[in-house]
Amino acid sequence: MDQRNTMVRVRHLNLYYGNTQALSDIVLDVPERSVTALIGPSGCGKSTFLRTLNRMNDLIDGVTIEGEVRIGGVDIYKDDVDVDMLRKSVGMVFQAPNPFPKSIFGNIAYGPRIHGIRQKRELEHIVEKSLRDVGLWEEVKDRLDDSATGLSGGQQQRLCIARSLAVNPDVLLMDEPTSALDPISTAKIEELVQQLKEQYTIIIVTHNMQQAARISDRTAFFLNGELIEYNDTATLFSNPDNPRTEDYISGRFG
Ligand SMILES: Nc1ncnc2c1ncn2[C@@H]1O[C@H](COP(=O)(O)OP(=O)(O)OP(=O)(O)O)[C@@H](O)[C@H]1O
Repeated sequence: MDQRNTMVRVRHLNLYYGNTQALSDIVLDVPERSVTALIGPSGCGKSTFLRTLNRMNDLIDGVTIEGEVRIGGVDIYKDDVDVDMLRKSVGMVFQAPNPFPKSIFGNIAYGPRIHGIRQKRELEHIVEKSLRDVGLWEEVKDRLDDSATGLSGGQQQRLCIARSLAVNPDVLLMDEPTSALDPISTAKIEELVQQLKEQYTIIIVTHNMQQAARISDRTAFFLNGELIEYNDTATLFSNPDNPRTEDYISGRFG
């Protein structure tokens, strides 16, 4: 691997929905300040895996998880882990933009307020910085009190990214963040991901192999709940080790 520290370290991770195993013996290390793409056919476990990284699967009844996940060195499945703090350090952005039915300001200030920031000036500073980080400040600075739901889909998705950034995470999980967006909005998010990796560790599920090839440093190929191949993106797409990876990226299935 490269010289950077490992931000996410997964060892022998198994996940079951009831009796059905959805992830089998996943082992992977994600370096800090990089973009990792998760690819594979529908139902192979990409979203399930992503959700194990901030314990979103805890919310689903009947889920059993074995193995170890460390984020920034912390074993996130230990009993004494504060799940709210974990989700602060591991933010998540979903397929369809999901702004709260609040103002633009209120959306971004929501997380910092929950974590105890009350001073208006500090909140204003965080809101401006977060919106600047996603390239939205100039577009919305004169209407911060307007409802976030009045923004375009692409703007809403950048707002949701800004909302995650406002609580200063280490890791940003993105589950097909552009699948509901038009090509121009998609290009903006892809550009943004490239900028954000200077500060954050980004893990992104995508159905779009061109997108994975464009924006990720490393790619993980999943099939039937197994991690088949995990390599730097250029190698995985040009010279895969595993014949099943080759079949998938050359469009033979999926
Ligand atoms: N809440 C759940 N309860 C039971 N089974 C589930 C649940 N969520 C996912 N599964 C199953 O786990 C497997 C992996 O699903 P997952 O959504 O992680 O795949 P995916 O690769 O993200 O798929 P897609 O690309 O279609 O989003 C599938 O067989 C799915 O049906």
